[in-house]
Amino acid sequence: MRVLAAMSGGVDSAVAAARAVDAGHEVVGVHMALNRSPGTLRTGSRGCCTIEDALDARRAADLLGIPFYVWDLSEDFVEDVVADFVAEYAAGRTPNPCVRCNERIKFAALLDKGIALGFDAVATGHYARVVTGPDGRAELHRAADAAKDQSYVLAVLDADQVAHAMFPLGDAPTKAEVRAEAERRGLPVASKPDSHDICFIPDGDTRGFLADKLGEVPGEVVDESGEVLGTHTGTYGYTVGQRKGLGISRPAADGRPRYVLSIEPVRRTVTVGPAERLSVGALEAVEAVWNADAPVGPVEVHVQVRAHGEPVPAVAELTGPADDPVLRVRLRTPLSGVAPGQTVAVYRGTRVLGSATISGTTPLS
Ligand SMILES: Nc1ncnc2c1ncn2[C@@H]1O[C@H](COP(=O)(O)OP(=O)(O)OP(=O)(O)O)[C@@H](O)[C@H]1O
Repeated sequence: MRVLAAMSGGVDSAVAAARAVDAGHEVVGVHMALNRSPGTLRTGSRGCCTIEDALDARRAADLLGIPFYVWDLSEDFVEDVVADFVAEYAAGRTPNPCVRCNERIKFAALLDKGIALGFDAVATGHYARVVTGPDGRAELHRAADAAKDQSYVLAVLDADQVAHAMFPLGDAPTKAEVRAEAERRGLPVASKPDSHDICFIPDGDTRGFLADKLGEVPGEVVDESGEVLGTHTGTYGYTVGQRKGLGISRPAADGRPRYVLSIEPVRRTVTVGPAERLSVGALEAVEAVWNADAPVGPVEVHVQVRAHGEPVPAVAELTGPADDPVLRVRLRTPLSGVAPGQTVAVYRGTRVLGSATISGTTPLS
């Protein structure tokens, strides 16, 4: 197969590219410049897509003896990932930019370009597995290493995208093993630290990043009875379930901590309440994408609502018009702090069936 290896300059994608070469594929490495204004180069050692990252990726490709290119996809990234992130927060929701990036950039813009150039697959350093099912179709499964499993951020891929995806690290027993392999292979990125933050906010200050884009939009922090407990400078600084930095100027009468329960950007209101009000028994989600057959009738599944969250048993059912269905999920185990905008990934065993974007929740109490 002709494989386009997406090389971030990190250790995972370097080992993934190496394994694709070992498997006998014809591999070409590509580093995507994602996070800069076209025509400029950003330096620095943290975050993503600095000139150092591109050079690290190039050094790894050189060592593997594969051709290497840098493709500037920063316009797509800014439009499809960064602008979406800002718009979602402005609308009172909590987006996951890594999910968007996989959907729109790595397995859309990059894959499309690759297919146009005659490639068969995009290989990344994600920890997930593509398995050929009994019907011959490509199935997306969790990684062997549960601690590193990234199937959640890939649950947004459709059947065609999964069929063109390759995850050479999916069977790796642990990340430590992958690092040791990088060392053995003499890959220059073997000791590079893992990335943790949102790549386009390397200092981790999401609120500051959003304030820069959206400016001050002051409003009130209220309790469920509507009593004003404090003020804020933008609802985008809040996420359902958040406890710290609420902007409450006086403690609740019962002295217990308060959490964000809901966000209403039009009224500029953040509503807070006690922990038990965060428990969710059911949720609705829209814009469902299935790489397996879409569920017919109520089906027993497991769902996961955050990248490293626990999967919980649930009954899922698609309802409403066929061209714009709503996925209704009844949770058999309640979840806490589920925010609109988060992705709900739907699993059967280790297999990812699909995902949808949470649009509403039903509290238990
Ligand atoms: N700028 C980029 N150019 C090319 N591929 C990228 C880029 N950023 C991420 N990727 C691909 O997406 C995968 C997952 O990205 P993520 O940001 O989660 O990296 P990671 O798990 O830290 O992996 P790595 O160690 O390879 O950076 C990477 O392994 C790589 O294949």
